[in-house]
Amino acid sequence: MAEQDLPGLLIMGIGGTHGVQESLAALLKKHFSVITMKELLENKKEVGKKIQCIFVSEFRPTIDQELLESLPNLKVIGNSGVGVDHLNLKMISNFGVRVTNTPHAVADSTADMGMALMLASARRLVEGSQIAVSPDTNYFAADWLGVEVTRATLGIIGMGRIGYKVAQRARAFEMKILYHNRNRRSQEEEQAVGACYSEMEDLLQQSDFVMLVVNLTPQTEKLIGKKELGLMKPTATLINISRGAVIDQDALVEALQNKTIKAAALDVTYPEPLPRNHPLLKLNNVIITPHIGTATVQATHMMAEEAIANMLSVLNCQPIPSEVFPQ
Ligand SMILES: O=CC(=O)O
Repeated sequence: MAEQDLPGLLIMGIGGTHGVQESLAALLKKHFSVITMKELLENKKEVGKKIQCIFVSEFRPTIDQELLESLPNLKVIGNSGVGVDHLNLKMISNFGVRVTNTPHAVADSTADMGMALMLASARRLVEGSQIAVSPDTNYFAADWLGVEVTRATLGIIGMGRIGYKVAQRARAFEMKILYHNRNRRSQEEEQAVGACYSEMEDLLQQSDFVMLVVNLTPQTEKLIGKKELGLMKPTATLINISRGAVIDQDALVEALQNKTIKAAALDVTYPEPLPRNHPLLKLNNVIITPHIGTATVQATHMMAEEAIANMLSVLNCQPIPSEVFPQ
């Protein structure tokens, strides 16, 4: 099909940080006539009419009423990534526009990130790295011993696709795995990774590492607050690879300052990035990474491929592999 006959697709958020933009754009151009935000803004009336899809390539572009009103033929927003808490699903659906996400593409890279944070915190990797490059060469590892992940207890909160992948990895570390989820997994699935279903309270009390892998919804906002942190062991570490707002951050700062828990390792915060004077940035028992759970070459490509398949299904009136709905 000639380029001008392909369905118009607006890219939002590209030009970011992953270093694969060119190849990503090339992938999209095989199926769509790709339109940038700049091109839309230059000629809203004409260009707006051509756009049938929006591809969201990074986390937080603004898709508001005004933008939707300027795109009369928009049919689908293909979100790259699983979390859609940055999109107003109800408002979008009122325009008759579908929203899709990419739960398959993100699972491995995000689970890897959870393991990386757990290991980094347990073995004090960031501190170790800072010591290794500091001018002071007179250091003793015995002064900053880590703990072993092997055979420790891991509590996974949220046992969807990513949580399950974390469990698969943790099994290789001979960890005792507890999990809490809205829906209990089947016996076969539990046995395959050696995971035991647990009530939240028991999980928090027993785990050496608590990993958050839930979607952010009104039900999970501030799921971990003062009370939950108070149930955790003083030797436990909290790891968050979901969304920052799942934790009451003020309560977390207090728990870390008072050593109610030992440490935290966070790929996500609220807001992102944190203001530079935020107390979390001043604590040495915290590791923070800049929301890079899916920032791999492989995941970025797979997300684009999954989003393309989703968007084409909508345009071709076929069953949509991964659609998300307003609650
Ligand atoms: O944060 C990453 C995602 O939502 O996939």
